[in-house]
Amino acid sequence: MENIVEMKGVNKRYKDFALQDVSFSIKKGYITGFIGPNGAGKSTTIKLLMNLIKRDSGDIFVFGLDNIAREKEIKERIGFVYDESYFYEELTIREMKRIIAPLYRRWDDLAFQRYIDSFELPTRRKIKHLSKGMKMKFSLAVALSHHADLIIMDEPTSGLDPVFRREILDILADIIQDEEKAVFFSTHITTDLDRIADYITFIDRGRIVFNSPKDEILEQYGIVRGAKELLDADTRKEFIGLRETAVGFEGLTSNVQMAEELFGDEALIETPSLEDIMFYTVRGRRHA
Ligand SMILES: Nc1ncnc2c1ncn2[C@@H]1O[C@H](COP(=O)(O)OP(=O)(O)OP(=O)(O)O)[C@@H](O)[C@H]1O
Repeated sequence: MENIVEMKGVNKRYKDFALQDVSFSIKKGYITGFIGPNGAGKSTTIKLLMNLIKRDSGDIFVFGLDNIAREKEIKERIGFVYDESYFYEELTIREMKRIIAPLYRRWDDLAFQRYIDSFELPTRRKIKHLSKGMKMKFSLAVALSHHADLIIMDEPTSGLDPVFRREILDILADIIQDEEKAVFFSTHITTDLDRIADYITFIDRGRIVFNSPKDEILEQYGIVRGAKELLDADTRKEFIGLRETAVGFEGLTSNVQMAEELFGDEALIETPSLEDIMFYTVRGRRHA
């Protein structure tokens, strides 16, 4: 399977925060979701990938090319969509397009027109008068109209209503249909990833927790519920994170087979959601 992006041992230190030894890949033909709690380092990682900030050490390859030495040619092939709009607010969609189009060698005006029509965007409206969802769709239309091979998005669905969010997710799922492109996006809305992501990259406190196929993660991890009596010094060690109530407990394990052997029929073991995995992992690390 081809890696479109490879980050290897990347470090970046700020005064009160450090990305440490960050390594992960983004696979061609798949959607990779990037999750982690507030301040975990998602935006910093994306900025490093886009060479918007300087890394202290490590390597980043995009399309097999060094992301600093070959920045210009790499960026031609990336559609970058992020929260803060980089458009001129006073211009209309049509005027803005005239400025953006010449910046890309592979700009396709027909494709742009198609996306504008299918996203139902008002081309004569000023950017500042577009809703958040419309701006997001416009950014996506731009990214798709220069035939980007990699779409990178920082929280594209935050602040969007469920209808818009679904539409955006459908568009993303469409993008990877031809198996030549890849989508990488950060989000706090893990249910979006339950729905469409193939791979999950999870970061916490500047370190990658995992970068794996979603199905594999959901097979390995389990939510265990049972009576308090089942917990002792040994069984506790099996849990990444635990929540105890007056009568029982709920915990996350990354080894569901082991939990089945350990507890048998005495506990209820279920497949976790990504939110469960994130919640208990972060909680477990905070309490460690
Ligand atoms: N330029 C900077 N100088 C100093 N610290 C910074 C700078 N940029 C980010 N940070 C810090 O780095 C940490 C990670 O920030 P980052 O924006 O990457 O997190 P995030 O995972 O995207 O968070 P969120 O989900 O809240 O958007 C935070 O503690 C933030 O304050």
